Amino acid sequence: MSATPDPRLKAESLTVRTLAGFDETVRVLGSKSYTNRYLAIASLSGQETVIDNALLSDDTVYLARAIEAFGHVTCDIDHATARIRVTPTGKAMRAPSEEIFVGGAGTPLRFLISMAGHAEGTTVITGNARMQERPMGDLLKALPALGVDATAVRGNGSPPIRVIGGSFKGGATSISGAVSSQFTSSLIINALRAQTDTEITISDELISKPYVEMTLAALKEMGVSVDRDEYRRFTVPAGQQARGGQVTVEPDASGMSYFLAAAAILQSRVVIPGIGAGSHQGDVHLVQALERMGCRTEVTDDSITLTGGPLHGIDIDMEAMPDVVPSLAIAAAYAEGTTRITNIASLRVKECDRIAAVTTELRKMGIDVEEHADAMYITGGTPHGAVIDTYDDHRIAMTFAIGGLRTEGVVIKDPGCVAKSFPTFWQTLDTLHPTLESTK
Ligand SMILES: O=C(O)C1=C[C@@H](OP(=O)(O)O)[C@@H](O)[C@H](O)C1
Ligand SMILES: C=C(OP(=O)(O)O)C(=O)O
Repeated sequence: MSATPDPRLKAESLTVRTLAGFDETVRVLGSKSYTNRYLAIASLSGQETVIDNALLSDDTVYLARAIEAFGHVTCDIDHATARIRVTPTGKAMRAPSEEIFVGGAGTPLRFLISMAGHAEGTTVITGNARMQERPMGDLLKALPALGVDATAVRGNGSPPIRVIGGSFKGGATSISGAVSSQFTSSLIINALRAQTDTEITISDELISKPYVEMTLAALKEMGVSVDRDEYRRFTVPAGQQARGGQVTVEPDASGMSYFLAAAAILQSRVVIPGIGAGSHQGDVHLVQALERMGCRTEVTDDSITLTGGPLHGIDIDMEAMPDVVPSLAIAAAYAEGTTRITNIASLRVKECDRIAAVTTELRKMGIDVEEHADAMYITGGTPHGAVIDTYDDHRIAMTFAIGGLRTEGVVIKDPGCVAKSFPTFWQTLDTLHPTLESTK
């Protein structure tokens, strides 16, 4: 994949060309979630670490630069090989004098709040306008018991967040898992450098559980073990050191979802290499959801193949795979009958309110959507073209681009927002050469 930025990322809007069908192998970039985790763990390990097939996107580059600001490591990014080398400088972690800014990168910001607990001095971390609305309160409440004073500068539970650090000693804390799993992952990862054992009790129900599995898997791969009582309690024994060396990031399951949805609605075939049955990424399970809707799938140890068929609506609880809800929603728009997607309240506090955004934009295309506080009921039909607002949300842009492969006249505004997680998305979309005659 080219390391040259796609000029379309600067366009005001893009009109998507329709395709009659395709039969392609599509390579997607490395996982955003694993790249964030390896970066954070490597930086706390004190060992040189090489991260191969790293995702190099807005979010992960923000995290790498923010980590460097603490002075204890450098993160050298090689765009040509998709490699990040994290090298200790031998200096202690210190709060940077400048505010840390991470744009719209939610996971990085949440990881950095706990990380700043290790850095002597006062760190202020913030992001873009939407980031300044996203919830951090549960994490702020959990950190004092571990020795870290973290507060919202404006007292509203959202960034900017001020952390008085150098004091992450460990101990026992409890945290709500109801709003985001990223808080729990942040505590588990950063407990790696605590002076004593760290015991994290989930005070209610943890959402987005596969992401915590990914946290544990990344730590395990780097030689760190975490004791657990299912999803109720996680204990990170003190005195462990993550090994450095080399790790390879698997392809991003959320990024893959757009190409699965494309094959589903175009009754086409797609093969995604490099990811398969053993993946801890919860978004891989979109495959089974699309199978239930009428697709044929084959999942091996290291590839996923999906062949689209006539689609029909299903009822599905998507609490464990929030990021691929828009991808399923676009498939639902072309399915016969109603798809009821439930248990997705967390979508309201992502890069935008994704329940509202998907509802509004599907309705613009003539699709009937019933919007609920934590659910969407989508009745499939014959969508028509529309100018799609993307709300500075990569997943809204990529989702509706897929609709544009099947429906004439879909225009995606602000196509550059895909750079948050998939800067080569438009180039990857170009690789779906029509095997039949293009309709345009
Ligand atoms: O830990 C992670 O890497 C992520 C966790 C999820 O967030 P929530 O736990 O807030 O649902 C997901 O939406 C996000 O894109 C990435
Ligand atoms: C919700 C997302 O990311 P984050 O929370 O890391 O901003 C996402 O990538 O869909």
